[in-house]
Amino acid sequence: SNSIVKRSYIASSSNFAATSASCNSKIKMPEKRTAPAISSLEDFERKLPGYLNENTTLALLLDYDGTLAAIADSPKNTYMTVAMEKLLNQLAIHPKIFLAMISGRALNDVQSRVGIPGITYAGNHGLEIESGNGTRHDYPLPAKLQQHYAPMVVELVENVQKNGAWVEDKTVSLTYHYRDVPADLSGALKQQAIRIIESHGYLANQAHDAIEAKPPVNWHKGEAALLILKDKFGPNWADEIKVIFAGDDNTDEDAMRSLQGVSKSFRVSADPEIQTYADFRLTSQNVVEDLLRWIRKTYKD
Ligand SMILES: O=P(O)(O)OC[C@H]1O[C@H](O[C@H]2O[C@H](CO)[C@@H](O)[C@H](O)[C@H]2O)[C@H](O)[C@@H](O)[C@@H]1O
Repeated sequence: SNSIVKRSYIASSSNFAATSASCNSKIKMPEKRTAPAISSLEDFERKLPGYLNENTTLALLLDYDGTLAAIADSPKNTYMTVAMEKLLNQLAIHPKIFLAMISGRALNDVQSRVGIPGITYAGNHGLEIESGNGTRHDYPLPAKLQQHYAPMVVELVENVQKNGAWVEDKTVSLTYHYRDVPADLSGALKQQAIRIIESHGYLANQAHDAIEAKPPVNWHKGEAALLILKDKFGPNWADEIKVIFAGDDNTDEDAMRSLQGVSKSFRVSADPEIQTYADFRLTSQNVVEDLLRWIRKTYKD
């Protein structure tokens, strides 16, 4: 629908939740904790009996790096396994399944890597969204913040793009990659990058061997997920559909938090102690294939 394009950001449901909670101390805000582990296809069937039903529409929202594609030495070297690609393509065309990718990559980057036409993609942690019919939503960033973006890139490139570290410029947010920096240099470079990012008013968040520089606005993967669901299914989506979200990184926790209670969410992590808003932990990235197989078993052709 065109509403995704026309809508200006007014108040999000999580804003509303925060306001309500501050008025009523009895309402509990979600907290991170360790989550029960799932490590096989049988585990999904055992731990989530009856969650999926072929007569109920499923919205499947997925992160890309570390979830669909294993973490690689460079963002250019990632790929999905043949099995993952096949499963995704099968699920994408099922009439009862709505598929969306929500990634930290630039929108055109994640679109070309996943390569499935007609599905919804969100890039830059949800700052840019394109639905299956081509309508676009770009989060309106404050002008002052936008003015700081290009100088921030220049300053990072001039000062800390060295010793193997590099800046991935995604036009509205960036990633500072330091995976290839020798161990004795990486700590200082990383701290210098964080200082530069923060001096331009951006947030510096830890990612896999990288720092994500994100604008300090109340818009993230969680808000993007809520907007996508509302736009596709209307305001009562939570009563009408099932939702699954899977992701592996800190930025995915925003979606897990926003979707708590109205979805089943999965954090990909080998760490049994990891603190998460997700309902379950997937013990390795391979288990994401089992998640798709479990869905495929219910939603056959
Ligand atoms: O939200 P995602 O789809 O998970 O994207 C998050 C970031 O992923 C990419 O960086 C990460 O993956 C690379 C490839 O495996 C890896 O080399 C890097 O160390 C990771 O940080 C991507 O480059 C970023 O733009 C995304 O924000």
